This record gives sequence, structure tokens and C-alpha cells, in this order.
Amino acid sequence: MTLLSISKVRRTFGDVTALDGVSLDIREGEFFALLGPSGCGKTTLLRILAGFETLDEGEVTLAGADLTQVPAHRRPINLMFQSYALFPHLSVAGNIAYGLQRERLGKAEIKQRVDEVLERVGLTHAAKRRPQQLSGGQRQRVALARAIVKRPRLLLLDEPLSALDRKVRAEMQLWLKQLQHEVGITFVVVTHDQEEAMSMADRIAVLNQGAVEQVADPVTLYGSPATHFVADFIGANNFFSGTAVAGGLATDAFGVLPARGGTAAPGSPAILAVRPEQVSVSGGALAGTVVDVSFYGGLSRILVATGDKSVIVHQHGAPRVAPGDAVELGWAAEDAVLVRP
Ligand SMILES: Nc1ncnc2c1ncn2[C@@H]1O[C@H](COP(=O)(O)OP(=O)(O)OP(=O)(O)O)[C@@H](O)[C@H]1O
Repeated sequence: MTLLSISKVRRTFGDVTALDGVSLDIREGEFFALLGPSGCGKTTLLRILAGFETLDEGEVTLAGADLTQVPAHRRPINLMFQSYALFPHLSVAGNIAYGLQRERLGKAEIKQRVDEVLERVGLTHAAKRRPQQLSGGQRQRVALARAIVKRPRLLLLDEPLSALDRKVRAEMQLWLKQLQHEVGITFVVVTHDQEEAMSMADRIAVLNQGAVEQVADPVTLYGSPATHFVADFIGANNFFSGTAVAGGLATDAFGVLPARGGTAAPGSPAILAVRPEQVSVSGGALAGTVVDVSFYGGLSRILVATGDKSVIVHQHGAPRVAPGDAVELGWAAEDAVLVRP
């Protein structure tokens, strides 16, 4: 069931078009990510949903009711900022209780809800501590506790993990996803980090220059990107340009390269995208020379020169080629996809 419906939303700032007719449907209970590079408009969209920003055109409804006329504090929506902005003079429990106290709930109910949420985020033992006595990951969990204790219908998270270091971030990604499934609140997270979006979200909208390029689940986005931008933004990829034909892409330099049809119409200009892990180094039709090999433990990254192009190949485990080796690059047609330029 659709919880949040965003329809043809436009927002300009002077001559900058931050949102250029964005339409999205977000389902009840979903973990949804808005992903895109800096400046693509994702924060503006989040702020519109939260009620801190107005729109020029378009509609936003929550459970069928117009949201745009509802002031920020009356919306059943909570926004968790990038900087968690915890009150330094309040304890962890005090920080979490704050919003409920402002709603003038009874003491007993506040205590019960705070205790429940503390347990949910694994911070019962730290209830009396001050924010500055916590680690970055723990502070993050307090901020989340504070947001979910109010039981919003929709929780908006702006780059929620960006303040954390890499290792803690990876743990928090898993934790956040579990938490979301447990509490069942619809999450909309803004991020420019494609790995973060891929690992957490049920569905992702990829934004580029104020417009939605594609909305899909992570596996579909990775395996069947609709556009060159999506294929490039998500994960590593190799690209060839040419004309879509039956069975692949016609190129000037390499003849017809095998690929599935994807989103490119036959006869039209198209880009072939093939993931490095789908490219093999023997038995293919593209003659090349290994230029560089790097080993990353579980993965080897091999750079091959063919014609005037460099192709990246990933091999599982230790490399099985060395610089200077002659190779024959190839891939199966179903492992490459034609996308719109
Ligand atoms: N209040 C404002 N006044 C003028 N321009 C703005 C304002 N807010 C946003 N913009 C512009 O609108 C565009 C989209 O900004 P937005 O903050 O939504 O992007 P973003 O994808 O969230 O980027 P980032 O990841 O860097 O925060 C940018 O070009 C930005 O400079």
C-alpha cells in the first residue's frame, strides 16, 4: 500500500532547478533510499517532506491526505539530521524523553516508552550517561531512539551514518535495517553512498540533477540499470558506445558486442554496460593486453587495454594473469545490458 505519494514536484532556487518534476510512490513499511550525487536535490526533497521547505508545483500526499498544507510540527513525520543534535546537558534517557514531554504525555507512559526504546536500541545500560560519554555509534542510536519513540508514520533520515567511521558504519547499516524491520516504521533515507543504499534499502530512487533516473530494488538497479547514469553511479562498470542492434551493440572499433536489449530501442544510440566480474580474459573476441593487476585479498582488479579502451576485469581471489599477458576479453550476452545514453 502506498503511504507517501510524491507527484510532479518542482522546486527552483533562482535559476537553479533543485527538483524538476519528481514523482515517487513510497510504500507503507518500506525502507526507501534517495540516492544521488551532491546537488541532485535529495535534501531539498527530504526537507519538503518534513515541512521545512515549500514546493513550487506538484503534490505530496501521506495516506491519501494532502501534506503540503500541514505545518512541520503537525506532520506524523520525524526528521533525523546529519548532526544528531543531542542535548549535552540531558542524559540519554532525558534526550529520548524530551519529545514526549513536549507532547505532555503522562510520566508513567513516557517512562515505559523510553525504556522500551532504550532496550530496542541496546542502550538500557547507558540510560543515565550524557551524550559526550558515548561513542559515535552509540550517539547515533540515541538519535534514532529519540526519533522512533514518537512513533512517526514516516521517519526521514538525512545521511544518517555519514559521521561514523567506516567499520562502525558497516555495522550500523545492518543494525539500522534490522531496526527498521522490527519497528515497521517507513524509513526514507537520503545518501550519496551507493553501497549504503544498496545494503539497507528495499528500494532505491536514483536522482540526477533534480530528476528520478530509476526506482528499483538493489538487485535490479545493479543488474538492469535503465540509464548510463545509473549504470555508472552504482558499482563498477565498463562502457562501450554505439548503436543498438539485434543481439547487442554495433560499434566502430569492435564490431558487434553481445548484450541484452535493456532500455535501448533497436537502431538508436546506446551504451553497453558490462560489470567487471562478468568479463572473462580468455576465449572472447576482444584481443587485449594486461596493463595492471592489483590484488585486494578476496578480489583482483585487472586493467586490460583493448584498442583505445581500458577494460576493468574482476577475478575472484588471486589474479590469474600478469601485466604484459595477451588476453581475449569476452562476456555472455545476458551478462551485459544496453542502456540509454
Ligand atoms: N536554500 C537554497 N538556496 C539556493 N539554492 C539552493 C538552496 N537549497 C538548495 N539549493 C540548490 O539546489 C540544488 C539541490 O540541493 P540539495 O541540497 O537538495 O542537493 P543534495 O543532493 O542534497 O546535495 P548534498 O548531498 O550536497 O546535500 C543544489 O544546486 C543547491 O545548491
